Amino acid sequence: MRIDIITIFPAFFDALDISLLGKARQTGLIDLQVHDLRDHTHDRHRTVDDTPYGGGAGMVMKPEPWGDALDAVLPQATDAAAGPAVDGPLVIFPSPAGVRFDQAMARELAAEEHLVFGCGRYEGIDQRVVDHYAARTRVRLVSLGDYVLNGGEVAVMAMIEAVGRLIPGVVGNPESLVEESHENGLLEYPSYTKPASWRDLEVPPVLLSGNHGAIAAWRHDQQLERTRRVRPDLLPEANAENTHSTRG
Ligand SMILES: CN1CCCC[C@@H]1Cn1ccc2ccc(-c3n[nH]c(N)c3C#N)cc21
Repeated sequence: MRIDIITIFPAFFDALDISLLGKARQTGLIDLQVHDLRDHTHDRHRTVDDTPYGGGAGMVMKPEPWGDALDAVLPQATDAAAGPAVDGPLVIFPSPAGVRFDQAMARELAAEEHLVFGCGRYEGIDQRVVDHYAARTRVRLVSLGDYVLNGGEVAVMAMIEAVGRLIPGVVGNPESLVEESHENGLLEYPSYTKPASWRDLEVPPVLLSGNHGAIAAWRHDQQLERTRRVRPDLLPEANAENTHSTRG
């Protein structure tokens, strides 16, 4: 998978040089490039923002640097008359106005060949940038959650981690991806390791029994109990009436 990130804070993504994603980059599983939006400005001050039309507080990101930066990472821009290219890169702009990111979306994105992330800052990116590229390629506004961040970088970091770990070969033991929170729609079961007794707290005896059927049943019961207690909205019966798609 190829991933391009456009941001005014490229150093934010230095953390992608370490751990599993860093190894995936070194081995070529993921070709990830971080681009400084300011490299696509042409004034002495490398200006990326300006005051909003219509007034209001804050600044808006100028369209010209974004156009130059996105043109540099996207294949030759197709003619808008031809309509959005269905087989090209997927461009994702993190936004509080976006479709909520979740594990299902992470799985969808992990199947893409080329993702381009545009990290906004200030009050956001001039809307014409989104409109221009949405007429030429696939564009998604995606929200990390219902709270306000100062920009898109934290969201992109989270999305890249959630997507990257689903790419075959990135996580050593693919089995570990199966019984995770949200992977089967439920929260994950509690985990224990040695010692069997710690500060008078014991490991549940079933986990020491060697009875794999009983262990599997206990773990599934734990998933159901946790989900009922913490996230009842995830239970199948909670979504029975919600049969329509919520994807934007
Ligand atoms: C605060 N400031 C004025 C109000 C509008 C947002 C703006 C800041 N800001 C600029 C670009 C940008 C991109 C994503 C997000 C974001 N916030 N919450 C999420 N779940 C996000 C995602 N994903 C925030 C951003």
